[in-house]
Amino acid sequence: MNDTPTVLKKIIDRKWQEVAERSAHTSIETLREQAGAASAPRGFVRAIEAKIAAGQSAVIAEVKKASPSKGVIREHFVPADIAKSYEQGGAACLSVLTDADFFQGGEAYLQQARAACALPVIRKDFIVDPYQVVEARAIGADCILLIAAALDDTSMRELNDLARDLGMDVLIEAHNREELHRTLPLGNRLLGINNRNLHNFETSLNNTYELLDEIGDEFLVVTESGIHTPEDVAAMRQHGVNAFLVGEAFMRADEPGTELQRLFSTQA
Ligand SMILES: O=C(O)c1ccccc1NCC(=O)[C@H](O)[C@H](O)COP(=O)(O)O
Repeated sequence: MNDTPTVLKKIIDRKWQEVAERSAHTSIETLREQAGAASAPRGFVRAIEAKIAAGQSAVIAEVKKASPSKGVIREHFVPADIAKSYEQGGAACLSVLTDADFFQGGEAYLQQARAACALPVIRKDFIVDPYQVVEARAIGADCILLIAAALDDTSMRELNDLARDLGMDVLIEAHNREELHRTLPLGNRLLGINNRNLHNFETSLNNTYELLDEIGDEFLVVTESGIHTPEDVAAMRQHGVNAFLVGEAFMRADEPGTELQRLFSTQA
């Protein structure tokens, strides 16, 4: 048996430390006050639904400097400029990595990106504790990501409920059938299918296709990771998937919003 901790396990362990360090510095009560004073949520699900209702793909465009699987992806990294470029390119929403240790992200990047445009923003991080949910709203996030692989059922429900109470939307992410069956009973509208296995980084678009027939029409499926070409987009759309979370393909381009238009200009 291989007992080497996977990257996901290392990230989660670090997140528990981060919560302890941050709450020793700033209490959750203080964060709640900041969340109460934060700019109103922008409607993440609403923005996705509006694109789809208009017959377009809904693109959640990611602001990501680096990742564990790819190392540094974008050297010249100015979140405000990237956000404006994505908005001009027709993105529905932004996804901003706030994890510092593994993705070279940060809370300030989310604030800068959100301030530079009118798009709703998801805090892309590894949320394990209510502290991080309140922190997300305090920094202005409109939505949070919850990863089934990182949470037990009780925590997933508790964190989902807290985010909704704070006015945020939630993207719940599953990678396999077991995780999917744990997320469906939450009845959350947005359901992410990650094509990347977060333990070993294997990425296959077939992952979305294979799980789709288990998901009812009441859910809005977002396919995540590994979308690189107009052909990938067309194949997803032929399977009835109209919402996409894309990072690397955009981040490697000089002008991320232009690359977004290139990938998504041909509608199936
Ligand atoms: O991307 C990684 O290396 C990674 C490792 C461990 C946990 C999460 C990881 N990535 C997060 C994501 O799922 C992607 O940032 C997102 O879906 C966009 O994927 P891509 O378009 O392939 O950059």
